[in-house]
Amino acid sequence: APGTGVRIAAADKEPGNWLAHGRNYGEERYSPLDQVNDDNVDKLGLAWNFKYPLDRVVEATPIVVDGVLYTTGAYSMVFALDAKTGEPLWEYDPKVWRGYQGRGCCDAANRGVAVWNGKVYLGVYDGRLEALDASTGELQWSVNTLIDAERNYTISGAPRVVNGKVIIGNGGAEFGVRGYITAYDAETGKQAWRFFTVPGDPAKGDETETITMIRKTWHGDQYWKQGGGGTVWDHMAYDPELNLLYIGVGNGSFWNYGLRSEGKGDNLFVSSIVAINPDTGDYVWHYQTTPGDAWDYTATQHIIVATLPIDGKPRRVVMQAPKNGFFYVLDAASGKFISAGKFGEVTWAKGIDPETGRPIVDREVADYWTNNEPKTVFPGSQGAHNWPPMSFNRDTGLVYIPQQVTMEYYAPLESPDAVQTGVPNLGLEIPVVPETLDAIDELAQVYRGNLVAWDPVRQEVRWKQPYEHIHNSGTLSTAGNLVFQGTADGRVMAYAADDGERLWQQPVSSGVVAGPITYAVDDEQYVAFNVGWGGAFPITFGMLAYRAGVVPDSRLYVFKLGGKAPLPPVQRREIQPPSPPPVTADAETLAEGADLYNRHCGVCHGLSALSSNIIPDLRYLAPEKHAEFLPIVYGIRSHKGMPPFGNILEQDKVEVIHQYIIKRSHDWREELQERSVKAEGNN
Ligand SMILES: O=C(O)c1cc(C(=O)O)c2c(n1)C(=O)C(=O)c1cc(C(=O)O)[nH]c1-2
Ligand SMILES: [Ca+2]
Repeated sequence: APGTGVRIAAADKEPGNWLAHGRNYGEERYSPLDQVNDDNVDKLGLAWNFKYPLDRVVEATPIVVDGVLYTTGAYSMVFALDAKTGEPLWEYDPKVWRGYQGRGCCDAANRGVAVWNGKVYLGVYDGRLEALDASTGELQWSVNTLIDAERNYTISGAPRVVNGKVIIGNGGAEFGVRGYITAYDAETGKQAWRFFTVPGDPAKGDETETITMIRKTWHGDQYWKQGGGGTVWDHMAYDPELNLLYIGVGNGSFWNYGLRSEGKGDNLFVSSIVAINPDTGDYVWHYQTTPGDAWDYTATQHIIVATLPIDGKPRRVVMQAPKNGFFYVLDAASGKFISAGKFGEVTWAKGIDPETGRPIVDREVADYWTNNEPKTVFPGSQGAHNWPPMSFNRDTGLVYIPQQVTMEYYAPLESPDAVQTGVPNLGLEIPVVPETLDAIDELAQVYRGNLVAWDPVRQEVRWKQPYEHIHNSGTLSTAGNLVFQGTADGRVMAYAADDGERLWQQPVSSGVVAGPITYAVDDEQYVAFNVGWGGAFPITFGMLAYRAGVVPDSRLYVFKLGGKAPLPPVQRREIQPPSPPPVTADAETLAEGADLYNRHCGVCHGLSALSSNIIPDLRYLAPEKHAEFLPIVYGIRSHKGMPPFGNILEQDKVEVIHQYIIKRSHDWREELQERSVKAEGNN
């Protein structure tokens, strides 16, 4: 039987399947199916839904092979379902220790599996790569992909399988790690090659000539002590004709370029697209979107390899809309810069020099390291586009980008902190977020999302649809002249691909972030949305994310024309004033509590104790949880995901944090009550 790889390379011959992460190797996320189209999409009804065992983050793009759908939920759990009926066939839980979440930047997310030749491949949150039997879910092999157990590595990305090798990267650059990807033999799990994206400890020698080449772009000794970053935590794509694997490389460790590399050098391959020979792991070319990145402007975002008419001739290109706000078109064979255009709000650079392909950085606006002065920059670390995948429609020639407006206040530390288990280490102050409802309302005017239909040839917007919130889902485009997208505020939608008219909308209870897919079984077309609010923005930036009003309710919704299955009831979060115990600490202690809280708790429970309640909103702790606060912080609920902080926080510090949370609960209660009094006064 032919390997699925042969089938992926010819994906258009079987439009009913969704064989690979981005449907084909070029990751276009375009489906030739057109049974559902701009004439009838309003007849979509629910075919079935699958409820995940945990109401937590769902970022997976499902894979569909011959009537079986494979998807993942939080903590890398895998589910095989009958694609026609939703009937569960098997499930696999890699039993990630839930407390490992404390070592990740961005929730216990997983973006899906790869399927190849009868096996399902899974990147596990704690660093394992596993192969399962596709028909039973039984474990075939498991390898530990991590080079250093002391460092905070996690895996959120989907593996890719190319020429019989499974390829996986990892995350952790917010903590201080060295980025790399590894290829393993798909049958046996034996390691084939490893590609490091940044140089390591010079005393240990350079692994390859490529490392010697890139080391010249780094300065001082902090970078390798920190790890340098450059994690490949999300997208990869492949071109079978050119036999090139394209990987998206992330930000540096530290973010602070002054501390990381003395403010000098490009710091290759940070924030770059790198083309690699997938058989050998050898470097072929690179293009760096943000040289010397200082703002977490990762180039890990979706990479599409497709053919575009450039100067009237078809040309194989690589497209990316990384966090930094510019849309890039590069030559797929050589990496040569073709063009770029601003698809979002950008202040860090004035443009891209068309000769060199390098950004013209606005130092006045964006350089915070040279004089150690804080700067507010657009976009912020959430990016003008984050990991939710875009899609390329071959008929309209447009790319549909889940775009967003974000900004950040980058306040440098003058000297570096040491690497510590479970503590982010950016070389920056913890971000200051607005604490009052009025200030949050004001900030929310800035943080807006858009579905942008982008013309990649002319590098301009063709149409856009605005959203009130950011962190909306990936997109899918089809030959039925449709674009599908879900939203942060709990809707799944369809638009006309050519002019952006909204054609269909269905509310759901939770926020939607994953990329939707479409497939067919027995000549009937299905459209599937993975729904489950979570990821970096919803948990860390709870002060904005709570406004989306959604609740934790993780499900896979599958629609078809005339589907009659009952829709799960749609719920929304109702904000009630909490009833906290009294504050006993003085103002100075509370200020210390704010700092400790933001450093150790804010990443998951929300900065400044403002939470969207995906991970418990601590302002609403029940009396029995207040009574057990210390044991909880020390690990009695680590099986539920609350990491143990016994080695990190002394008892008196825990009490200081507890007091701060109680104080924030009172603040919130008072503000909500003031607002409701005002609202009544207006009636
Ligand atoms: O630098 C890294 O290693 C790394 C890893 C991850 C991740 O693994 O999910 C994210 C990020 N960075 C990141 O910067 C980011 O904005 C982000 C958002 C998300 C998410 O799942 O919502 N993950 C990540
Ligand atoms: Ca990052």
